Amino acid sequence: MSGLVLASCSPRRSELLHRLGLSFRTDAPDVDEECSLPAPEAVSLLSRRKASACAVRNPGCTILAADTLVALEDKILGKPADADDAVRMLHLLSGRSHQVYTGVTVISPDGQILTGYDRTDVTFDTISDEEILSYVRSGDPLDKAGAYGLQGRAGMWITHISGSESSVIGLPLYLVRSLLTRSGFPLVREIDLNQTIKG
Ligand SMILES: Cc1cn([C@H]2C[C@H](O)[C@@H](COP(=O)(O)OP(=O)(O)OP(=O)(O)O)O2)c(=O)[nH]c1=O
Repeated sequence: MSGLVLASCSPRRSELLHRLGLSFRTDAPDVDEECSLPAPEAVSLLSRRKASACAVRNPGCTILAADTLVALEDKILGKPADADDAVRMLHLLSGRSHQVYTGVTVISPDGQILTGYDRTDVTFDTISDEEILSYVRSGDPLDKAGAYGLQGRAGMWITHISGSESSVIGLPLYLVRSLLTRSGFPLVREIDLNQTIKG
């Protein structure tokens, strides 16, 4: 086997990677996402866990994995457990700034492991109870860290973002470029090749 494998079932991560013009497969192993470390260490460790589990199943491939968490002071917000939890998280985020951490790991075909993380600061306007309930009813927040998707309706609540938008959505593209390049992955050649195949 060879090529690039994205160890993720997130449609947003696939979409972001497609934007680069790369060809890849997805293979998302089930991993334990429980972790009590601070957010930067947690996203790094969890992205490494995902990548390592995927590497075992895809020898000879370059593996890419990521993990995203939201941090608000000393609280870490992953995906909400249910609708009530999503309402609780959105109330916490309303009218305040928080940090989004995304860890990325690349494993090269020879087993070299490279990990990095991005921190992006996001500020929310005050959101009304009516807006929160309507948004949660839409179902959009349930599969997203912090119970919101910047790329969807929640984008209209964001007054300020300092950092990488693609990182908030789940895959910091600048970090993907840097880690893939450092791992020896021929990024430009692969993009050119994919464009040629697509005609
Ligand atoms: C904050 C935020 C998160 N998210 C998403 C990105 C991630 O998909 C998700 C966080 O959960 P993750 O556990 O990082 O990823 P995942 O379970 O969706 O996918 P996989 O583990 O298979 O790679 O939240 C957004 O799409 N938009 C946002 O604005």
